Amino acid sequence: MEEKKVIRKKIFAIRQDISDQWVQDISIELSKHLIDLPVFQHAKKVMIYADYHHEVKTDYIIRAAWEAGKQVAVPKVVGKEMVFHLLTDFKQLKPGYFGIPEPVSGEAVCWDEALMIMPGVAFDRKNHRIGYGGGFYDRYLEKHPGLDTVALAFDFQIKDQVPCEITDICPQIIVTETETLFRRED
Ligand SMILES: Nc1nc2c(c(=O)[nH]1)N(C=O)[C@@H](CNc1ccc(C(=O)N[C@@H](CCC(=O)O)C(=O)O)cc1)CN2
Ligand SMILES: Nc1ncnc2c1ncn2[C@@H]1O[C@H](COP(=O)(O)OP(=O)(O)OP(=O)(O)O)[C@@H](O)[C@H]1O
Repeated sequence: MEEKKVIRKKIFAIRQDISDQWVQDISIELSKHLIDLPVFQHAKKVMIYADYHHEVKTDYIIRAAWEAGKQVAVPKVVGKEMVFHLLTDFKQLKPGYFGIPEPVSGEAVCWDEALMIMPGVAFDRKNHRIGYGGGFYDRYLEKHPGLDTVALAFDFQIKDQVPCEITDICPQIIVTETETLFRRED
């Protein structure tokens, strides 16, 4: 199996090559699949990342959540942890940790029941996930085990197998532009 850092390098190379237009179009297609899921429809609170560097874009989902009357919160890195802040306007986001858009205002929230929409670098069909390597989501989800978890990925981010460590937390669902992968309990 390829090592995490090799996989990250390959995915970053692809992410650099794709056009802004492609990312925009495919992100909207994929967002519509997410919005149709019962777990999104039923959620009253949505925790979601603010995308950067050709991750799946999340603005369409955030707008859909606001329009449906849901509360939305986005993460800010503080030391080794993420703190989620209520987002009511995109103007609250400014480049922060590694240039990632982060909230500069908005009440900090700590929700135990909500839908967590996660980013990731690569996944496999057992819903194993690798991110940038900070362990931020693994640590957060360990402390908030009641959250529903959905990850967003383009098809090119789904590999045959990605390495998995004991502390890695696998999203319950992964949504791509062509498939929705449900984690099997085993
Ligand atoms: N949009 C978004 N926000 C997010 C995350 C994410 O994956 N995506 N995170 C998920 O954890 C957290 C931030 N985690 C991060 C962890 C490490 C690096 C980092 O080391 N970046 C370097 C090197 C990347 C590399 O090439 O390995 C960089 O961007 O230059 C960035 C973010 C919280 N917010
Ligand atoms: N629950 C945890 N408690 C303490 N340390 C953890 C926990 N989960 C992960 N870590 C540590 O965080 C570091 C990075 O983990 P990993 O490579 O899995 O990050 P990642 O999932 O790719 O990143 P991210 O979640 O930020 O997108 C590892 O050294 C790992 O041991």
